[in-house]
Amino acid sequence: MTLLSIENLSKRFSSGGRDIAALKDVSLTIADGKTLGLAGASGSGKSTLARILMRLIPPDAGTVRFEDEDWLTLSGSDLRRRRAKIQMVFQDVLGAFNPRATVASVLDDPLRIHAIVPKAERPKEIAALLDRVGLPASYVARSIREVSGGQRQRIAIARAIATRPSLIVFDEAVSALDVSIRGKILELLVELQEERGIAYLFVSHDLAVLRAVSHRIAVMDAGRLVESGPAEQMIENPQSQAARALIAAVPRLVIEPTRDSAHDV
Ligand SMILES: Nc1ncnc2c1ncn2[C@@H]1O[C@H](COP(=O)(O)OP(=O)(O)OP(=O)(O)O)[C@@H](O)[C@H]1O
Repeated sequence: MTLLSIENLSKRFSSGGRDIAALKDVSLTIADGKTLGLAGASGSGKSTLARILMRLIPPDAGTVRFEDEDWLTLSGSDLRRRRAKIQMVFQDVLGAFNPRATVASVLDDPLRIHAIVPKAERPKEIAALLDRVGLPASYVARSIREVSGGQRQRIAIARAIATRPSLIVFDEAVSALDVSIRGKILELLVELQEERGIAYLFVSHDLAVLRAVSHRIAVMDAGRLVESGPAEQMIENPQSQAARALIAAVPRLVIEPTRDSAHDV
């Protein structure tokens, strides 16, 4: 079943007297419980697409259907009610959260705002969320700046799953992490998806990362979607120059196992 369907999305920016077409007529779909990897060089329009989906900026043209609703025209209480269903994890978690906030308050906010569980049950829910992302319950008292980059990313994941979303958008969410920590976080994300049926839009310039998590991969180049298909097929038989350039940037890509072969999905 299609969870999200983007049609003919376009967005221009003007900056310093220049007119930039950040997105040109982009269409794509994401299936329930599956991962679409969105690849592309810096400036190709990936973050613009993610920001439009999160309703942070409006597009100039195009439509987004999410869970059979016209997502971009939802407003007021309808939008507030539905917002919980799409969550986002950024690269820069420290920038996204107040660094002095405690882990408890970072996780309590979404539970309270979206009334996920009754107030009396929130501490138990927070402990369960921390446990699910591999952190001890004692972390509730720490501030965001006191925890390591990998732990912070686990907290961001706990916060994202707190509202029981059907889609999580990851924007370069593991790019800043060391390779070994990155691998563990990607494993956690694959597990969470299989357990909870959450769909992912995984934005990255790194095809090795996308290969580990994606069922399908779409490639952007200068605002256009130039290629999309099953992850394995895209990597073994790229059709576009943009895809070939991304593959050439990851020398070990062709011999590493894919999600499809490793998890049989
Ligand atoms: N607020 C803005 N004002 C002006 N130009 C912008 C703005 N946001 C994005 N752009 C431009 O739009 C184009 C697409 O940017 P976008 O950030 O979507 O690309 P990206 O693929 O996510 O790149 P990166 O991987 O570097 O984040 C770029 O040329 C960028 O400079």
